[in-house]
Amino acid sequence: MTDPVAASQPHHQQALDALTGLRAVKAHATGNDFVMFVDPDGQRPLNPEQVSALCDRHLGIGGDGAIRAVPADQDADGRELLSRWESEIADSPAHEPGERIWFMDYHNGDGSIAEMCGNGVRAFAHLLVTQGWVELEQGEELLILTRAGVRTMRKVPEGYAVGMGVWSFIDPELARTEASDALVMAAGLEDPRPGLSISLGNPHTVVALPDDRALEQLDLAQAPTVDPAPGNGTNVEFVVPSEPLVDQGIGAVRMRVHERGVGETMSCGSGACAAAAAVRVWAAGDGVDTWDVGVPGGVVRVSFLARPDGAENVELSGPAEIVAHLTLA
Ligand SMILES: N[C@@H](CCC[C@H](N)C(=O)O)C(=O)O
Repeated sequence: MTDPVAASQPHHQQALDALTGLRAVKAHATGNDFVMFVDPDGQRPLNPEQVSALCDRHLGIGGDGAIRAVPADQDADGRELLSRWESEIADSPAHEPGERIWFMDYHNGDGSIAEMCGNGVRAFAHLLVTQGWVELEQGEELLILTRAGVRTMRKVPEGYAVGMGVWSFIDPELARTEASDALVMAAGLEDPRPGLSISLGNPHTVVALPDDRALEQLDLAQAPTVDPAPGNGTNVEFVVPSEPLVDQGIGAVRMRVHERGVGETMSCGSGACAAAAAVRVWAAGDGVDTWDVGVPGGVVRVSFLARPDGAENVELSGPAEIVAHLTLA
């Protein structure tokens, strides 16, 4: 029988050889880590083998995902997204006519593509700002194109705040008051628990646990099972209540996450937004609009803003750091 590890090594090396000379950074946002690079002329599209080789923690650089920053008009997917979101871009106060729009070409560590990454998009903005590709003063907004649509970014004291758009139930038939639409089982749970499936452009299923002990007992080395599973798979967030900042009206939860296409990660920004949205549904509109979500890699803040049509915009804020500049050998 073929040894899968031995068999994968030449394959990984071949994939990395094709990237020789690539200048990249290793970045993280609350411990959700990425291999990132700027591709100003759209000459370095990534294939799934290259992504999984780059993200391999032993044979590559290591990361939960890989992110390529490319001007949208220099990339086939970027051009398709530019035309799909044309009117939203034109109407955005964050965009000047003729200004370059950057596309976040996000890949999960296993080589699959995801629509959105809330931590990644903060790291993405930080890369563009620190390398001088964009200027972003406090108070200004930067428009970024993602596979989930147009997102706006601001610099804030704790790092960056990104407008994540509107959250929605994955099942459009689900009423605002319904507590669950799936059963979730994971190692460390005694019985399957109800989960609520929420979209932030990418899919999430959020599960409430009774206490910290239950959260700590989970073994997320294996993917949880979700029944019924959303068609394209799902990220699964487990949440428990945490100490709120009562005087400031800020709610708090702790969360662990198993990410689609990655495994357990130290943080998931879109997952934190989904977790806070689910908790608000379960709390039946108790009026708390801002939530601190504690993850193994730190804390991110999630805020909800009601829109005239009854939907809610979500903003995610938190830090982003670049830890190394490197050139692929
Ligand atoms: N870590 C991300 C989410 C990345 C994508 C996810 N694994 C998916 O497949 O949807 C975040 O911070 O949002």
